[in-house]
Amino acid sequence: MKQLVEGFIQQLQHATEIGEKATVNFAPKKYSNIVIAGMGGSGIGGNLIQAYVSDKIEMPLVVNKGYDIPAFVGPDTLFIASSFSGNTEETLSGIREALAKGATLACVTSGGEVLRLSKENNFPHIIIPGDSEQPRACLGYSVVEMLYLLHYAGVLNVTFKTELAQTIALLEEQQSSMKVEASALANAFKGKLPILYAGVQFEPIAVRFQQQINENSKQLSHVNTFPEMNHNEIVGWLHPEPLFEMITVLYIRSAYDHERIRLRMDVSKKIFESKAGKVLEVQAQGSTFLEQAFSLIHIFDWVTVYLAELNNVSPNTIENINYVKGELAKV
Ligand SMILES: O=P(O)(O)OC[C@H]1O[C@H](O)[C@H](O)[C@@H](O)[C@@H]1O
Repeated sequence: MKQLVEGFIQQLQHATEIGEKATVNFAPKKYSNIVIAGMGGSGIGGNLIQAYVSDKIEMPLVVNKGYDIPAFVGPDTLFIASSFSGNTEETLSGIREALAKGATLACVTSGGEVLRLSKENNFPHIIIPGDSEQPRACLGYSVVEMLYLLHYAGVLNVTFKTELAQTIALLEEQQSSMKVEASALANAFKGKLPILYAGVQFEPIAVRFQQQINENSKQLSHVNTFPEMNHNEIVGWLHPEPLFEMITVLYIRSAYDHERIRLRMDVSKKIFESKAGKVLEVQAQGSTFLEQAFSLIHIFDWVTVYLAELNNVSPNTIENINYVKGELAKV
């Protein structure tokens, strides 16, 4: 996993090359809505795309993380499936339902049943390398190829390409400072319950961090967003008292946060400081959304690899997921 995190910049470069070279042909069409289907490390890519395009495209985009797809899916839907392995049962179920409803499909995958269905039903695919066997370490591939698919489908303009190039340059610049910051955060999370708070637009980045803490570091973590948490969770900061000392709160801040969100975060911080063991902050670097998102994702990936070392666990294994999949396969 460490090598895969180390290779993240190369992954973004390679993903861009794959996207540029892909031969993807969509029949010209005006879509009414977009659905992205995917689970886990692939599904979170859908949430990132959703946050990224929210001020860029005018139709609704929904991320589907289950077996059934929304009733609105039909011939005017662009349905993008993202599955690293191509064999995730929820994503496959969504593809079959979308095919039955006459949607326009496309997919990002390294192979498996998703690729087979794409060939059989003649819908576009972009193939990503499957040799790492670690879906969550391939987020760069899935996000970049989905951006290209949206572009080839005529719903996203080319500015994402400039932003990707800027992102790669920023990550190169930050390579060593990032590891120092990540190591300090890992130490602050060791033996603690990390509670991650972000502005709503950066929810996917906070959730991705939580998922990586879970899968790589084998540790629990919790996420919430501003302003929503100001309307419920903040009241819960009274019990259970013995837990508070074990909590490290991390504020994930971005220049994209609405000014009222910034104010809410400042005001609320006093409450957490009076209760939690520690309250820390990270500030997203870079000017564009993709720069900010990917530089945070990259530093957080490093945190989870370092935290795995501190927890004395392998970041590669996912025993509990394999157990559940094994039991499901018997039925
Ligand atoms: O990208 P996929 O192959 O569809 O996998 C989606 C998810 O499936 C499994 O649960 C894996 O263990 C996760 O790490 C992965 O993110």
